[in-house]
Amino acid sequence: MLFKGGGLPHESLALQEKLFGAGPDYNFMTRIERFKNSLVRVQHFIRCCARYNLHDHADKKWFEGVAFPNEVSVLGPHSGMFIPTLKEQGSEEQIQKWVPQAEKHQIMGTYIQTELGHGTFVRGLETTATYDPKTEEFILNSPTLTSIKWWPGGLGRTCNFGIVMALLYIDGKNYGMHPFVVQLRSLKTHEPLPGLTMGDIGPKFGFDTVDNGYLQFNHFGIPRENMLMKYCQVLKNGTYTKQTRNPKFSYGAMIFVRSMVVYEVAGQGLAKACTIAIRYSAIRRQSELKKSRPEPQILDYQTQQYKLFPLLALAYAVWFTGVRMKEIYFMVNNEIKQGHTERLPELHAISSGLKAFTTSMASWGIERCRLACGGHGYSAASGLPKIYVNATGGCTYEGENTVMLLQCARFLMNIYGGVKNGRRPSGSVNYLGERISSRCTLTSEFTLKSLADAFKHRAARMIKEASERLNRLQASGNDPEDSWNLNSVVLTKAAEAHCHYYMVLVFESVVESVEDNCVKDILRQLCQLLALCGIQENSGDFIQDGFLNNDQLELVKQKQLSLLSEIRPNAVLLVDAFEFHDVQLGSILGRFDGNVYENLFKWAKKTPLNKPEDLIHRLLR
Ligand SMILES: CCCCCCCC/C=C\CCCCCCCCCCCCCC(=O)SCCNC(=O)CCNC(=O)[C@H](O)C(C)(C)COP(=O)(O)OP(=O)(O)OC[C@H]1O[C@@H](n2cnc3c(N)ncnc32)[C@H](O)[C@@H]1OP(=O)(O)O
Ligand SMILES: Cc1cc2nc3c(=O)[nH]c(=O)nc-3n(C[C@H](O)[C@H](O)[C@H](O)COP(=O)(O)OP(=O)(O)OC[C@H]3O[C@@H](n4cnc5c(N)ncnc54)[C@H](O)[C@@H]3O)c2cc1C
Repeated sequence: MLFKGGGLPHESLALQEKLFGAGPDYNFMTRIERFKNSLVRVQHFIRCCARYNLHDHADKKWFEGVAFPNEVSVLGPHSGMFIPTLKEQGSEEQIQKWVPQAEKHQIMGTYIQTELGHGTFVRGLETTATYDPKTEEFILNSPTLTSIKWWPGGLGRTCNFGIVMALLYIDGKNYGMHPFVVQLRSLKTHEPLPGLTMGDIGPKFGFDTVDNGYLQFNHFGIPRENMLMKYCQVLKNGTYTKQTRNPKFSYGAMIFVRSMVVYEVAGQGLAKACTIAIRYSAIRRQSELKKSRPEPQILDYQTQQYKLFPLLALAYAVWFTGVRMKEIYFMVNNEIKQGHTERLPELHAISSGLKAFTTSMASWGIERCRLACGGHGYSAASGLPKIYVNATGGCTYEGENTVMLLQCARFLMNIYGGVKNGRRPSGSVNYLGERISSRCTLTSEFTLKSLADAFKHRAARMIKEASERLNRLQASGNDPEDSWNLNSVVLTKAAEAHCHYYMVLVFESVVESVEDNCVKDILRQLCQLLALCGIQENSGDFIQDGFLNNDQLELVKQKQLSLLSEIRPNAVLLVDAFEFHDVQLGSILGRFDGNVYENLFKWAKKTPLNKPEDLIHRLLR
């Protein structure tokens, strides 16, 4: 059980539910039908949670994977952001007041931060919460067009509560962004409360099952007790107090979701796409390899293996990295709760960097899987379009990827600067304190250690060069901000190199921990392929300073090609090992029983365009 842990019983339970296992085909629905269908599932899911006593987050997640395959429901923002923010930023009293209701779904909430004019630049948000000591209320207001809240999931039609991020003003003084619990809709009529203008923002690239919404405040009053007050308080008379704290604690919800996205979005999305493309490539036969012989499975073409096996290796790598990212999140978050905040900057950097690196890689990888399925990959029956639009959203939400890489780079620059001044780094950046060998130890054996060392060398060199370039830009008269901008492409590449090394290192450590020799050998091959493809695709980075030479690059290429043949016999088993049920894949091409053609034909016959009473039929007659 390399992957599942305790998940299977909950998946089986969910699959027994008729409404989840089989239902109307998502591909034949309009957007409104998709949204309504998702709401029906949400309600059924809530009933199931009560019936099966599902309280634990992890248990619910297994259930959700079946109930909402490859889509985010309105429960995503509720359980992924609303409840965690209440728990992390609320006082004990506030937690007691709202969390039980939220967990029983008596109130449904979302996280309301982004505005029409600003998403990335949180300090540029304009919504105000002005304290009035006479009424002991905060007055929420949207002073400009650009301050209208825009994008929050579930805001459009569903949620009756939200955590609104707004600038706190007391006596004309701006205290910065703070979280406020706001009731949005009547609990009786579900109508928006007076003073609020709200609705859905319209059709999107994907996310049809979520009503991302807008919200405009017109001097809307909320009780003083509704500011989340774990770290900062506003007393009745308007006195502002705060515990000694890092002001970035109010960004905690974002760190949580970024940390989860690596596994939940990038890891799952890419693993599903690989499952579909590799299973289908074992079913599909095309052309001739040898004259007068049966047409081969397309998976036997080396070029097909070259497209898919590196992605399979990447899927395993992202999956393992996602599991590690979750562990780190919970570990550091526990430390923070006990007052030890030293590792917050590292957590912010690694979660930002990995969220960006893995969602970009997964998004690119899912599209490559689609291309590898030829014509049928372009059909919605492949399931790949739905997986893609869901996963690629992860490149933008929760911090746009370039911006997240720059946050990671900022931390790397700080650490590298510290090392220059004699400080010893630790954790994910401890290698920046090591003396990095300039001699490449790669031989035709390609041990995992030597491969990881190559990535370490690349990351350390690129970070060093980015730092030196930054200093040079400043020394030649640019101010620090312009120097940063003029160096930002180099900085994002340094951050990517750091994340790439981290991912290779995680994969290596998983392989080393496996006891079964057979499994270990197969995983070692995948890890080698991941690393060798990384070297080849970024070969410039490895030869630029003479670390790798042409002969070694040739060896890399040879080994990569021989690994394709070595992995081929296990390829289908390696995707079966992810243990996705057909319901979770939502793909005719990726069906477990391989019965692709018969089901494609059945599916096409059901498409609404074939209905005889259709208007089109009348127009064409
Ligand atoms: C055991 C298993 C159990 C499993 C249980 C699992 C439960 C799982 C349940 C749910 C999981 C859900 C996951 C799946 C989700 C899928 C559904 C998703 C649905 C979609 C949701 C999308 C929601 C959103 O998008 S909400 C909006 C998000 N918005 C953003 O992300 C905005 C991005 N911008 C920013 O974050 C910031 O503005 C910024 C970082 C770009 C800049 O901020 P700033 O200007 O204030 O900072 P500076 O650049 O000036 O830096 C100053 C200083 O601060 C440091 N810093 C910045 N941010 C942070 C931070 N967050 N934390 C700590 N420190 C931070 C920065 O590094 C600087 O430090 P210096 O030391 O250099 O000064
Ligand atoms: C599907 C989806 C769901 C969402 N759900 C929610 C939600 O529930 N709640 C919520 O509050 N928000 C939500 N959002 C909003 C989301 O968090 C923001 O869209 C995201 O943070 C990006 O911000 P932006 O739109 O302002 O992008 P922009 O910042 O406008 O990005 C545009 C371009 O500008 C570049 N750029 C911007 N700043 C910099 C910089 N400093 N340096 C270099 N380049 C820069 C970016 O790299 C990008 O190429 C959601 C968005 C999506 C797509």
